[in-house]
Amino acid sequence: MRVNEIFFSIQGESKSAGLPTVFVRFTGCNLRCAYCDTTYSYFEGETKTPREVFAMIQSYPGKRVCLTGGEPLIQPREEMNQLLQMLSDGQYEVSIETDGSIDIRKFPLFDRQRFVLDMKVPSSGMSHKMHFANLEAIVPERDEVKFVIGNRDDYEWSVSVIRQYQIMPEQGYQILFSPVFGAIDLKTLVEWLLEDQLDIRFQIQLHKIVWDPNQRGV
Ligand SMILES: C[S@@+](CC[C@H](N)C(=O)[O-])C[C@H]1O[C@@H](n2cnc3c(N)ncnc32)[C@H](O)[C@@H]1O
Ligand SMILES: Nc1nc2[nH]cc(C(=O)O)c2c(=O)[nH]1
Ligand code: SF4
Ligand SMILES: [Mg+2]
Repeated sequence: MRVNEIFFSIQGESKSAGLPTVFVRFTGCNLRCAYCDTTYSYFEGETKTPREVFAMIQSYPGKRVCLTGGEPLIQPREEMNQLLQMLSDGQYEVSIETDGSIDIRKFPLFDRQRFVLDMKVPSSGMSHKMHFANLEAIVPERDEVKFVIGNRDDYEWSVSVIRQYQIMPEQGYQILFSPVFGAIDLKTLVEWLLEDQLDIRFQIQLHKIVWDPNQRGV
């Protein structure tokens, strides 16, 4: 597997936001979102075995891990599944940030493991790459579906995807709407959600408020 960075921080996104977490950022991505804040992970990194990655995770405090990138699910599948097995054996709680283009059914999860599935909206330029069948594979209560929104068009696209695939919060699906950092007035996005009476979690990237938004490793 190729690893760009491993660090200990607070989870800045998702429903675990605010909790201490070890991050493993894998190298390489199959998409090129217009707004991507992690372009440095596309090529830079070192090759490591799943056991080496696991040992590094163990050297940090806590039992919470976020696998991200780049795109974590383009790492060799066998190795990723080995790492997930080791994390499960070690009683870690794991979230996997994935970009919506990879078939998540190829990665059977263990207990305490979940996907945060980012469905790429039109302004990312990557909507056409989405594997919509993932929306039938996600497990309500366990997984989260995230839409990172830059404008009204993105918002309407996201709401229509939720309705079309029946992943309504009322059915136990956990939906997150987050702003593209700096691209949209936060109040505007919140007001759209309230006007439409959607039971969706509004979420901002906490680490970009705590630290310099361009700082790596936080
Ligand atoms: C860097 S990506 C890595 C994982 C995976 N490739 C993905 O896109 O989900 C992690 C998360 O950061 C979000 N992200 C990247 N750039 C962002 C930005 N400028 N503003 C808000 N969120 C951003 C992505 O949408 C994604 O949900
Ligand atoms: N603190 C912090 N929380 C995060 N949650 C998801 C991240 C990511 O880049 O995937 C991230 C990140 O880069 N930093
Ligand atoms: S999929 Fe994730 S890592 Fe890849 S370009 Fe998009 S935001 Fe960046
Ligand atoms: Mg990030």
